[in-house]
Amino acid sequence: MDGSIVGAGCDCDQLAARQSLLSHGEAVQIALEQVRPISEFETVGLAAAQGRVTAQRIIAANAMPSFDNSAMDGFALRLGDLAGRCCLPVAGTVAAGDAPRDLPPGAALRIYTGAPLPRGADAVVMVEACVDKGHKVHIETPPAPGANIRHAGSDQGAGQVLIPEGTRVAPHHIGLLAANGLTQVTVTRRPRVAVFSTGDEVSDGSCAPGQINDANRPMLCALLAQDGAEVHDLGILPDDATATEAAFGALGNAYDLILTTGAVSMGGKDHVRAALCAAGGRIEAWRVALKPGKPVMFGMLNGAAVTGLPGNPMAVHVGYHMFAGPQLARLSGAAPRRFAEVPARADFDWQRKPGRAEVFPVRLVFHDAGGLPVLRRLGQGVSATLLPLTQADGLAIVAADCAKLAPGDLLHWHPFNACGDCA
Ligand SMILES: Nc1nc2c(c(=O)[nH]1)N[C@H]1C(S)=C(S)[C@@H](COP(=O)(O)OP(=O)(O)OC[C@H]3O[C@@H](n4cnc5c(N)ncnc54)[C@H](O)[C@@H]3O)O[C@H]1N2
Ligand code: MOO
Repeated sequence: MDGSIVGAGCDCDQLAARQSLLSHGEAVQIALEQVRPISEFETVGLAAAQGRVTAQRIIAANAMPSFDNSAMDGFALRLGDLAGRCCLPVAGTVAAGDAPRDLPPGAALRIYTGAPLPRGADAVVMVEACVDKGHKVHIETPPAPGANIRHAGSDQGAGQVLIPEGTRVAPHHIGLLAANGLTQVTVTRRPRVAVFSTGDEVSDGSCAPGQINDANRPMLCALLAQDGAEVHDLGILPDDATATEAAFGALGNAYDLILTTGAVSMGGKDHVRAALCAAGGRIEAWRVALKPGKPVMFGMLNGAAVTGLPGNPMAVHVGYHMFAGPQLARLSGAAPRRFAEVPARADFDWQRKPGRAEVFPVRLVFHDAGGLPVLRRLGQGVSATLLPLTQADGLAIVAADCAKLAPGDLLHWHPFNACGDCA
Protein backbone atom coordinates (compact mmCIF):
# COMPACT_ATOMS: atom_id res chain seq x y z
CA MET A 1 0.00 0.00 0.00
CA ASP A 2 3.03 2.29 0.06
CA GLY A 3 2.30 5.62 -1.59
CA SER A 4 -1.47 5.24 -1.58
CA ILE A 5 -3.87 7.30 0.46
CA VAL A 6 -4.99 4.90 3.10
CA GLY A 7 -8.69 4.93 3.76
CA ALA A 8 -9.79 4.87 0.13
CA GLY A 9 -12.84 2.64 0.06
CA CYS A 10 -13.92 3.69 3.53
CA ASP A 11 -16.93 6.01 3.19
CA CYS A 12 -16.45 7.91 6.40
CA ASP A 13 -12.78 8.48 5.69
CA GLN A 14 -13.47 9.74 2.18
CA LEU A 15 -16.04 12.10 3.63
CA ALA A 16 -13.57 13.42 6.15
CA ALA A 17 -10.85 13.77 3.52
CA ARG A 18 -13.06 15.91 1.30
CA GLN A 19 -13.48 18.49 4.02
CA SER A 20 -11.27 21.54 4.00
CA LEU A 21 -9.12 21.95 7.08
CA LEU A 22 -11.12 22.70 10.21
CA SER A 23 -10.23 25.73 12.26
CA HIS A 24 -8.83 24.71 15.64
CA GLY A 25 -11.92 26.23 17.29
CA GLU A 26 -14.20 24.01 15.19
CA ALA A 27 -12.00 21.03 15.96
CA VAL A 28 -12.21 21.64 19.73
CA GLN A 29 -15.99 21.79 19.39
CA ILE A 30 -16.08 18.50 17.48
CA ALA A 31 -13.69 16.88 19.97
CA LEU A 32 -15.97 17.86 22.84
CA GLU A 33 -19.07 16.63 21.01
CA GLN A 34 -17.61 13.11 20.93
CA VAL A 35 -17.83 12.78 24.71
CA ARG A 36 -20.54 12.98 27.37
CA PRO A 37 -20.03 13.29 31.12
CA ILE A 38 -19.79 9.86 32.75
CA SER A 39 -22.86 9.11 34.86
CA GLU A 40 -21.30 6.45 37.11
CA PHE A 41 -20.21 7.61 40.54
CA GLU A 42 -18.22 6.26 43.43
CA THR A 43 -17.53 7.35 46.97
CA VAL A 44 -13.89 7.67 47.97
CA GLY A 45 -12.05 8.61 51.15
CA LEU A 46 -10.44 12.04 51.28
CA ALA A 47 -6.97 10.53 50.89
CA ALA A 48 -8.01 9.26 47.45
CA ALA A 49 -10.01 12.30 46.42
CA GLN A 50 -7.29 14.52 44.99
CA GLY A 51 -7.83 15.16 41.26
CA ARG A 52 -11.24 13.47 41.24
CA VAL A 53 -14.31 15.41 40.12
CA THR A 54 -17.22 15.92 42.49
CA ALA A 55 -20.39 14.22 41.30
CA GLN A 56 -22.72 16.39 43.38
CA ARG A 57 -22.46 19.67 45.19
CA ILE A 58 -21.33 19.40 48.77
CA ILE A 59 -23.38 21.34 51.30
CA ALA A 60 -22.25 22.42 54.76
CA ALA A 61 -24.17 20.60 57.47
CA ASN A 62 -23.03 23.07 60.12
CA ALA A 63 -21.96 26.67 60.49
CA MET A 64 -18.23 27.29 60.78
CA PRO A 65 -16.68 28.14 63.08
CA SER A 66 -19.09 26.27 65.26
CA PHE A 67 -18.44 28.47 68.31
CA ASP A 68 -17.18 32.01 68.95
CA ASN A 69 -13.41 31.86 69.48
CA SER A 70 -10.36 34.04 69.72
CA ALA A 71 -8.35 34.94 66.63
CA MET A 72 -5.34 36.01 68.72
CA ASP A 73 -3.36 35.26 71.83
CA GLY A 74 -4.35 37.96 74.32
CA PHE A 75 -7.04 38.77 76.86
CA ALA A 76 -10.79 38.37 76.57
CA LEU A 77 -12.71 41.13 78.27
CA ARG A 78 -16.01 42.96 78.55
CA LEU A 79 -15.51 46.46 77.08
CA GLY A 80 -17.88 47.97 79.65
CA ASP A 81 -15.46 46.85 82.40
CA LEU A 82 -12.80 49.17 80.93
CA ALA A 83 -14.89 52.33 81.44
CA GLY A 84 -12.57 54.70 83.28
CA ARG A 85 -9.98 51.94 83.89
CA CYS A 86 -6.96 50.63 82.08
CA CYS A 87 -6.24 47.63 84.29
CA LEU A 88 -8.25 44.44 84.82
CA PRO A 89 -7.58 41.48 87.11
CA VAL A 90 -6.80 38.26 85.23
CA ALA A 91 -9.18 35.55 86.42
CA GLY A 92 -7.49 32.65 84.64
CA THR A 93 -6.53 31.25 81.26
CA VAL A 94 -8.61 29.66 78.51
CA ALA A 95 -6.80 27.66 75.83
CA ALA A 96 -7.83 26.03 72.56
CA GLY A 97 -9.59 22.80 73.39
CA ASP A 98 -10.97 24.05 76.73
CA ALA A 99 -14.70 23.98 77.33
CA PRO A 100 -16.48 27.35 77.04
CA ARG A 101 -16.68 29.21 80.36
CA ASP A 102 -18.05 32.46 81.79
CA LEU A 103 -16.06 35.70 82.02
CA PRO A 104 -16.24 36.80 85.65
CA PRO A 105 -17.62 40.37 86.04
CA GLY A 106 -14.92 43.08 86.08
CA ALA A 107 -12.12 40.68 85.07
CA ALA A 108 -10.21 39.55 81.99
CA LEU A 109 -9.29 36.01 81.00
CA ARG A 110 -5.97 35.21 79.33
CA ILE A 111 -6.93 33.55 76.06
CA TYR A 112 -5.06 31.71 73.32
CA THR A 113 -5.81 31.55 69.62
CA GLY A 114 -8.68 29.21 68.85
CA ALA A 115 -9.92 29.06 72.45
CA PRO A 116 -13.69 29.41 72.96
CA LEU A 117 -14.65 32.98 73.74
CA PRO A 118 -15.77 33.20 77.37
CA ARG A 119 -19.48 33.93 77.74
CA GLY A 120 -19.89 37.66 78.41
CA ALA A 121 -16.68 38.76 76.59
CA ASP A 122 -17.14 41.17 73.71
CA ALA A 123 -13.52 41.78 72.60
CA VAL A 124 -10.05 40.29 72.71
CA VAL A 125 -7.03 42.50 73.09
CA MET A 126 -3.82 41.16 71.56
CA VAL A 127 -0.99 40.40 73.94
CA GLU A 128 1.20 42.89 72.05
CA ALA A 129 -1.28 45.70 72.78
CA CYS A 130 -1.18 45.34 76.56
CA VAL A 131 1.16 44.63 79.43
CA ASP A 132 0.70 41.19 80.98
CA LYS A 133 1.47 41.55 84.69
CA GLY A 134 0.48 37.99 85.56
CA HIS A 135 -2.38 38.57 87.95
CA LYS A 136 -3.57 41.68 86.11
CA VAL A 137 -3.39 43.17 82.65
CA HIS A 138 -2.72 46.79 81.71
CA ILE A 139 -4.51 47.90 78.53
CA GLU A 140 -3.36 51.18 76.98
CA THR A 141 -5.99 51.45 74.26
CA PRO A 142 -9.33 49.65 74.53
CA PRO A 143 -9.95 47.30 71.59
CA ALA A 144 -12.85 47.91 69.21
CA PRO A 145 -16.08 46.02 69.95
CA GLY A 146 -15.76 42.47 68.59
CA ALA A 147 -12.00 42.86 68.05
CA ASN A 148 -10.13 39.59 67.39
CA ILE A 149 -13.25 37.45 67.77
CA ARG A 150 -14.06 34.80 65.14
CA HIS A 151 -17.82 34.60 65.43
CA ALA A 152 -19.71 31.34 64.98
CA GLY A 153 -20.89 31.08 61.39
CA SER A 154 -18.61 33.88 60.12
CA ASP A 155 -16.78 31.54 57.68
CA GLN A 156 -19.82 29.66 56.41
CA GLY A 157 -23.44 29.12 57.33
CA ALA A 158 -25.19 25.76 57.57
CA GLY A 159 -26.58 24.91 54.12
CA GLN A 160 -23.88 26.83 52.26
CA VAL A 161 -22.42 25.22 49.13
CA LEU A 162 -18.88 24.22 50.03
CA ILE A 163 -17.90 22.71 46.69
CA PRO A 164 -20.00 22.83 43.50
CA GLU A 165 -20.67 19.74 41.41
CA GLY A 166 -18.06 19.21 38.69
CA THR A 167 -15.13 20.53 40.74
CA ARG A 168 -11.76 18.86 40.42
CA VAL A 169 -10.77 18.18 44.02
CA ALA A 170 -7.58 19.99 45.04
CA PRO A 171 -5.76 19.90 48.39
CA HIS A 172 -7.63 22.97 49.65
CA HIS A 173 -10.98 21.23 48.95
CA ILE A 174 -9.76 18.24 50.94
CA GLY A 175 -8.86 20.57 53.81
CA LEU A 176 -12.29 22.19 53.73
CA LEU A 177 -14.09 18.84 53.65
CA ALA A 178 -11.99 17.57 56.54
CA ALA A 179 -12.65 20.77 58.51
CA ASN A 180 -16.35 20.06 58.06
CA GLY A 181 -15.96 16.57 59.42
CA LEU A 182 -16.45 14.87 56.07
CA THR A 183 -14.35 11.79 55.44
CA GLN A 184 -15.67 10.79 52.02
CA VAL A 185 -16.69 12.43 48.79
CA THR A 186 -18.78 11.19 45.86
CA VAL A 187 -16.94 11.58 42.58
CA THR A 188 -17.41 10.64 38.95
CA ARG A 189 -15.82 7.37 37.90
CA ARG A 190 -12.39 7.94 36.41
CA PRO A 191 -12.54 8.02 32.60
CA ARG A 192 -10.96 4.86 31.17
CA VAL A 193 -8.52 5.84 28.49
CA ALA A 194 -6.71 3.49 26.12
CA VAL A 195 -3.40 4.72 24.72
CA PHE A 196 -1.62 3.36 21.66
CA SER A 197 1.49 4.48 19.87
CA THR A 198 1.91 3.40 16.28
CA GLY A 199 4.89 2.93 14.02
CA ASP A 200 7.33 0.22 12.97
CA GLU A 201 10.09 2.67 13.85
CA VAL A 202 8.84 3.23 17.40
CA SER A 203 10.43 1.19 20.16
CA ASP A 204 10.30 0.89 23.94
CA GLY A 205 14.09 0.99 24.21
CA SER A 206 16.80 -1.08 22.51
CA CYS A 207 16.31 0.66 19.17
CA ALA A 208 17.57 -1.13 16.07
CA PRO A 209 19.09 1.12 13.37
CA GLY A 210 16.33 3.40 12.02
CA GLN A 211 14.21 3.05 15.14
CA ILE A 212 13.36 5.73 17.69
CA ASN A 213 12.26 5.61 21.30
CA ASP A 214 8.57 6.04 22.03
CA ALA A 215 8.19 9.54 23.46
CA ASN A 216 4.46 9.84 22.95
CA ARG A 217 2.99 7.03 25.01
CA PRO A 218 4.92 7.80 28.23
CA MET A 219 4.09 11.51 27.83
CA LEU A 220 0.41 10.89 27.15
CA CYS A 221 0.11 8.40 30.01
CA ALA A 222 1.68 10.95 32.35
CA LEU A 223 -0.63 13.73 31.17
CA LEU A 224 -3.67 11.48 31.53
CA ALA A 225 -2.66 10.28 34.99
CA GLN A 226 -2.11 13.87 36.07
CA ASP A 227 -5.62 14.72 34.87
CA GLY A 228 -7.28 11.87 36.77
CA ALA A 229 -7.76 9.25 34.04
CA GLU A 230 -7.61 5.49 34.53
CA VAL A 231 -4.84 4.95 32.01
CA HIS A 232 -4.54 1.75 29.98
CA ASP A 233 -1.22 1.67 28.18
CA LEU A 234 -1.84 -0.65 25.23
CA GLY A 235 1.60 -0.47 23.71
CA ILE A 236 2.89 0.14 20.22
CA LEU A 237 0.97 -0.91 17.11
CA PRO A 238 2.97 -1.87 14.03
CA ASP A 239 2.31 -0.07 10.74
CA ASP A 240 0.01 -2.84 9.69
CA ALA A 241 -3.64 -2.41 8.68
CA THR A 242 -4.78 -5.82 9.91
CA ALA A 243 -3.03 -5.53 13.28
CA THR A 244 -4.40 -2.02 13.80
CA GLU A 245 -7.95 -3.10 12.94
CA ALA A 246 -7.61 -6.11 15.26
CA ALA A 247 -6.35 -3.90 18.07
CA PHE A 248 -9.33 -1.59 17.68
CA GLY A 249 -11.67 -4.57 17.43
CA ALA A 250 -10.33 -6.02 20.68
CA LEU A 251 -11.15 -2.90 22.65
CA GLY A 252 -14.84 -3.75 22.95
CA ASN A 253 -16.68 -1.10 24.91
CA ALA A 254 -14.28 -0.99 27.85
CA TYR A 255 -13.11 2.59 27.28
CA ASP A 256 -14.43 6.12 27.31
CA LEU A 257 -11.61 7.56 25.23
CA ILE A 258 -9.06 5.99 22.89
CA LEU A 259 -5.94 7.97 22.08
CA THR A 260 -3.55 7.02 19.32
CA THR A 261 -0.44 8.75 18.11
CA GLY A 262 0.95 8.57 14.60
CA ALA A 263 -0.31 7.03 11.36
CA VAL A 264 -3.06 9.59 10.76
CA SER A 265 -1.49 11.51 7.89
CA MET A 266 -1.33 10.82 4.15
CA GLY A 267 1.36 8.13 3.97
CA GLY A 268 0.96 4.59 2.74
CA LYS A 269 1.49 3.29 6.27
CA ASP A 270 -0.94 5.61 7.97
CA HIS A 271 -3.55 2.98 8.84
CA VAL A 272 -5.36 4.41 11.82
CA ARG A 273 -8.29 5.96 9.95
CA ALA A 274 -9.00 2.99 7.71
CA ALA A 275 -8.58 0.54 10.59
CA LEU A 276 -11.01 2.51 12.70
CA CYS A 277 -13.63 2.32 9.96
CA ALA A 278 -12.91 -1.37 9.32
CA ALA A 279 -13.35 -2.13 13.02
CA GLY A 280 -16.83 -0.61 12.94
CA GLY A 281 -15.94 2.88 14.04
CA ARG A 282 -16.47 6.12 12.22
CA ILE A 283 -14.51 9.28 11.56
CA GLU A 284 -16.20 12.52 12.49
CA ALA A 285 -13.51 14.90 11.33
CA TRP A 286 -9.93 14.93 10.16
CA ARG A 287 -7.32 17.59 9.59
CA VAL A 288 -7.12 20.90 11.35
CA ALA A 289 -5.51 24.19 10.31
CA LEU A 290 -3.08 23.84 13.19
CA LYS A 291 0.71 23.61 13.47
CA PRO A 292 1.72 21.27 14.94
CA GLY A 293 -1.20 18.91 14.71
CA LYS A 294 -2.63 19.18 11.21
CA PRO A 295 -3.61 15.52 10.64
CA VAL A 296 -5.45 15.09 13.94
CA MET A 297 -8.52 12.88 13.63
CA PHE A 298 -11.72 12.61 15.67
CA GLY A 299 -13.89 9.53 15.61
CA MET A 300 -16.01 7.10 17.59
CA LEU A 301 -15.77 3.37 18.26
CA ASN A 302 -18.29 1.41 20.32
CA GLY A 303 -19.35 4.51 22.22
CA ALA A 304 -15.79 5.65 22.92
CA ALA A 305 -14.32 8.82 21.47
CA VAL A 306 -11.24 8.12 19.38
CA THR A 307 -8.74 10.93 19.03
CA GLY A 308 -5.91 10.21 16.64
CA LEU A 309 -3.04 12.55 17.34
CA PRO A 310 -0.18 12.93 14.86
CA GLY A 311 3.10 11.16 15.55
CA ASN A 312 5.33 14.15 16.12
CA PRO A 313 5.78 14.50 19.89
CA MET A 314 5.18 18.25 19.97
CA ALA A 315 1.95 17.71 18.02
CA VAL A 316 0.98 15.14 20.65
CA HIS A 317 1.60 17.56 23.50
CA VAL A 318 -0.35 20.35 21.82
CA GLY A 319 -3.10 17.97 20.73
CA TYR A 320 -3.47 16.68 24.25
CA HIS A 321 -3.94 20.13 25.73
CA MET A 322 -6.16 21.41 22.96
CA PHE A 323 -8.35 18.34 22.37
CA ALA A 324 -7.80 15.24 24.51
CA GLY A 325 -7.41 17.02 27.86
CA PRO A 326 -10.70 18.92 27.38
CA GLN A 327 -12.37 15.65 26.29
CA LEU A 328 -11.13 13.99 29.47
CA ALA A 329 -12.38 16.90 31.58
CA ARG A 330 -15.82 16.69 29.98
CA LEU A 331 -15.97 12.93 30.56
CA SER A 332 -15.08 13.53 34.21
CA GLY A 333 -17.89 16.05 34.57
CA ALA A 334 -15.55 19.03 34.95
CA ALA A 335 -15.65 22.17 32.81
CA PRO A 336 -12.95 21.77 30.15
CA ARG A 337 -10.18 24.32 30.34
CA ARG A 338 -10.08 26.08 26.98
CA PHE A 339 -6.67 26.20 25.37
CA ALA A 340 -4.60 29.40 25.44
CA GLU A 341 -7.11 32.04 26.44
CA VAL A 342 -4.83 34.26 28.51
CA PRO A 343 -3.80 37.50 26.76
CA ALA A 344 -0.09 38.26 26.50
CA ARG A 345 2.35 40.19 24.32
CA ALA A 346 5.19 39.08 22.08
CA ASP A 347 8.73 40.30 22.70
CA PHE A 348 9.94 39.06 19.32
CA ASP A 349 9.74 39.64 15.58
CA TRP A 350 8.36 36.75 13.59
CA GLN A 351 7.51 36.51 9.90
CA ARG A 352 5.44 33.40 9.28
CA LYS A 353 3.51 31.66 6.56
CA PRO A 354 -0.20 32.18 7.24
CA GLY A 355 -2.64 29.32 6.80
CA ARG A 356 -2.55 27.35 10.06
CA ALA A 357 -2.87 28.60 13.61
CA GLU A 358 0.47 27.91 15.27
CA VAL A 359 1.30 26.84 18.81
CA PHE A 360 4.82 27.29 20.15
CA PRO A 361 6.65 27.14 23.47
CA VAL A 362 7.27 30.48 25.18
CA ARG A 363 9.18 31.80 28.14
CA LEU A 364 7.72 34.57 30.30
CA VAL A 365 10.30 37.38 30.30
CA PHE A 366 8.49 40.14 32.21
CA HIS A 367 5.13 41.87 32.62
CA ASP A 368 4.46 45.10 30.74
CA ALA A 369 3.23 48.31 32.35
CA GLY A 370 -0.37 47.13 31.87
CA GLY A 371 0.40 43.86 33.69
CA LEU A 372 0.31 41.67 30.60
CA PRO A 373 2.86 38.84 30.37
CA VAL A 374 5.52 39.44 27.73
CA LEU A 375 6.61 36.21 26.04
CA ARG A 376 9.72 35.04 24.21
CA ARG A 377 9.35 32.39 21.52
CA LEU A 378 11.46 29.25 22.02
CA GLY A 379 12.51 26.69 19.44
CA GLN A 380 12.31 26.71 15.68
CA GLY A 381 8.77 25.45 15.20
CA VAL A 382 9.99 21.87 14.80
CA SER A 383 7.25 19.49 15.89
CA ALA A 384 9.59 16.49 16.27
CA THR A 385 11.38 17.84 19.37
CA LEU A 386 10.19 18.42 22.92
CA LEU A 387 13.37 20.13 24.14
CA PRO A 388 12.11 23.75 23.81
CA LEU A 389 9.01 22.75 25.75
CA THR A 390 11.11 21.76 28.74
CA GLN A 391 12.54 25.29 28.86
CA ALA A 392 9.15 26.98 28.50
CA ASP A 393 6.66 28.55 30.89
CA GLY A 394 3.75 27.77 28.60
CA LEU A 395 2.45 27.52 25.07
CA ALA A 396 1.34 30.48 22.95
CA ILE A 397 -0.88 30.50 19.87
CA VAL A 398 -1.12 32.80 16.86
CA ALA A 399 -4.13 32.91 14.57
CA ALA A 400 -4.08 31.15 11.20
CA ASP A 401 -4.10 34.42 9.23
CA CYS A 402 -1.22 35.98 11.15
CA ALA A 403 1.75 36.67 8.83
CA LYS A 404 3.88 38.76 11.14
CA LEU A 405 4.36 39.39 14.82
CA ALA A 406 6.34 42.30 16.25
CA PRO A 407 7.34 43.14 19.82
CA GLY A 408 4.29 44.38 21.72
CA ASP A 409 1.75 42.53 19.54
CA LEU A 410 -1.07 40.80 21.35
CA LEU A 411 -1.31 37.00 21.40
CA HIS A 412 -2.75 34.38 23.75
CA TRP A 413 -1.04 31.78 25.86
CA HIS A 414 -1.56 28.74 28.05
CA PRO A 415 0.67 29.08 31.12
CA PHE A 416 2.02 25.87 32.62
CA ASN A 417 1.16 25.13 36.23
CA ALA A 418 3.66 24.60 39.02
CA CYS A 419 4.27 21.03 37.81
CA GLY A 420 5.54 22.41 34.49
CA ASP A 421 2.45 21.44 32.63
CA CYS A 422 -0.76 23.15 31.64
CA ALA A 423 -3.50 20.92 33.00
N1 LIG B 1 2.10 14.52 2.34
C1 LIG B 1 1.91 14.94 3.58
N2 LIG B 1 2.74 14.48 4.51
C2 LIG B 1 2.59 14.90 5.78
C3 LIG B 1 1.57 15.80 6.12
C4 LIG B 1 0.70 16.25 5.11
O1 LIG B 1 -0.21 17.04 5.34
N3 LIG B 1 0.91 15.78 3.85
N4 LIG B 1 1.48 16.23 7.40
C5 LIG B 1 2.69 16.24 8.15
C6 LIG B 1 2.43 16.54 9.51
S1 LIG B 1 1.95 18.16 9.83
C7 LIG B 1 2.55 15.65 10.50
S2 LIG B 1 2.31 16.13 12.14
C8 LIG B 1 2.94 14.29 10.26
C9 LIG B 1 2.05 13.37 11.07
O2 LIG B 1 1.96 12.15 10.49
P1 LIG B 1 1.38 10.90 11.23
O3 LIG B 1 0.38 11.31 12.23
O4 LIG B 1 0.96 9.97 10.20
O5 LIG B 1 2.57 10.40 12.09
P2 LIG B 1 3.77 9.44 11.66
O6 LIG B 1 4.07 9.62 10.26
O7 LIG B 1 3.44 8.12 12.18
O8 LIG B 1 4.90 10.09 12.56
C10 LIG B 1 5.32 11.41 12.38
C11 LIG B 1 6.71 11.56 13.01
O9 LIG B 1 6.63 11.32 14.38
C12 LIG B 1 7.48 10.24 14.77
N5 LIG B 1 6.82 9.46 15.80
C13 LIG B 1 5.74 8.70 15.61
N6 LIG B 1 5.38 8.11 16.76
C14 LIG B 1 6.28 8.49 17.67
C15 LIG B 1 6.45 8.19 19.05
N7 LIG B 1 5.61 7.38 19.69
N8 LIG B 1 7.46 8.77 19.72
C16 LIG B 1 8.33 9.61 19.08
N9 LIG B 1 8.20 9.93 17.76
C17 LIG B 1 7.20 9.38 17.07
C18 LIG B 1 7.68 9.45 13.51
O10 LIG B 1 8.82 8.67 13.54
C19 LIG B 1 7.70 10.54 12.47
O11 LIG B 1 8.96 11.14 12.41
O12 LIG B 1 2.85 13.98 8.90
C20 LIG B 1 3.47 14.93 8.06
N10 LIG B 1 3.44 14.43 6.75
O1 MOO C 1 1.15 18.79 12.62
MO1 MOO C 1 2.62 18.56 12.14
O2 MOO C 1 3.12 18.30 13.76
O3 MOO C 1 2.65 20.33 11.90
O4 MOO C 1 4.29 18.50 11.88
